[in-house]
Amino acid sequence: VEGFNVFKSSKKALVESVENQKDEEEDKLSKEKKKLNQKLEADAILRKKFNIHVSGNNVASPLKSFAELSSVYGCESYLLRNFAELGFKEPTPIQRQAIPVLLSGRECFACAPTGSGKTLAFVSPMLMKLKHASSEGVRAVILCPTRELAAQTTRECKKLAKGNKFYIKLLTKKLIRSADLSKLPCDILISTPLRLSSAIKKRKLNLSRVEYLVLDESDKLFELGLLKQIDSVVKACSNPSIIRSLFSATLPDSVEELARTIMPDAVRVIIGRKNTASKSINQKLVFAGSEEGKLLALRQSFAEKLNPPVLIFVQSKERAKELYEELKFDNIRASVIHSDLSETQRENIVNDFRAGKTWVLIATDVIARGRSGRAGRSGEAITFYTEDDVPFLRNIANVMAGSGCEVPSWIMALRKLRWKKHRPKRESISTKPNEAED
Ligand SMILES: Nc1ncnc2c1ncn2[C@@H]1O[C@H](COP(=O)(O)OP(=O)(O)OP(=O)(O)O)[C@@H](O)[C@H]1O
Repeated sequence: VEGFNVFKSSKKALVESVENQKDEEEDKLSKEKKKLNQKLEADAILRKKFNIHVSGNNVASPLKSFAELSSVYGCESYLLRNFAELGFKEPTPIQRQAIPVLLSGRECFACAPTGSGKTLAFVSPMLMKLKHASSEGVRAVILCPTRELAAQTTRECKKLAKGNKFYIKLLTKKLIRSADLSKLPCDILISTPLRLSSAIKKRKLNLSRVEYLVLDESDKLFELGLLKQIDSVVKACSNPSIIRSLFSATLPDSVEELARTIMPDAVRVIIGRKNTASKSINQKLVFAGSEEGKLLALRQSFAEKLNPPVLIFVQSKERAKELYEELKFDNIRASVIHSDLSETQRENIVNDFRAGKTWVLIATDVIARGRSGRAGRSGEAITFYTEDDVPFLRNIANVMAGSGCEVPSWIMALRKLRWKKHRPKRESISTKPNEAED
């Protein structure tokens, strides 16, 4: 009987201890669930505050401050020191979300207005993950649509990496010709797709250890018809654990669909709306009777108020040259940049514009990308249009509306056209008699 009693009491004790264990587990589970819900709620509040929209599962929490890079992610002191030296007190919205996503090892489509700090958003996690310089070959690649932007991104990268001896290289024609790239110490390589794909073709580069691939201004990259070159770079970066990301001011559906074929699980991070101009721009539409009327209206607006720096985007390099010929004697310190100029000439023109030696820079849209004075940061954007341009106004209406600009309803009612396919043939801007007619 004692045995049974003992057995019974031990059985009872066993049952009780199993029940207690179950209660404890349930208690632990509900505490964890409560903690997770609190975290999700805090994330949602922070994202709402900074107009951050994410899609994808298990998205990392947005940064509350730069200090979290150290307290949560263990970043080295040189990085926060550089932020402080550069006067960066708080992360911008895109940095708050894209940095944790990339640090968590996820691929990312990041879309934020121009001037919103995307460069720091992709360079910081790269530096944190690479940790220090190594002689193991290229471990990160940044692709930019133009040589100017590649040069500018290289400068930014070096500023952020100061204090840590990373080998950060801009791929120039000279470097491809001169160095045996396979022996060149290089942790982070910055290039245009054309340059990098030609170096790959010449078997001068081994990208099999690349851990990070960033496509900056990806909307432009895909628009420039560089798909073949981009594809060769993506294929050469064969490291299975590579983390790829797209950064740009707009994320057209066509680009996202294409990118998803190689990055199916990428997290999408959008600041504001998908294709939004920066809120800090006042946008205006001005009707001009003809191409010459545009020139008159432009001169008129300069006569009323010339507030340098001024960027003028035109459709082609021919129009850029024509407009420059018209404005160069107008005492407005005009200059022009186009792809017929050498890299040095273009760099000098940009530096003069940034230094305020020239006030008005005429550029085609492709070349102008990468100008830190780009329309995305300017105070006012004026679009001059004629009857022939009316069908295309719908394409910019969304961006204007997104930046808070009043867009007439008749424009919103227009059908959207695919700009590239229908690029309008324009009359010459020039008011000079055509040599052929002389
Ligand atoms: N956290 C920050 N706080 C303040 N300024 C910042 C911060 N991050 C970057 N900047 C500054 O903001 C400016 C724009 O940064 P950046 O060029 O990276 O913008 P972007 O979004 O890449 O623009 P774009 O689309 O034109 O390339 C730069 O002068 C940069 O130094």
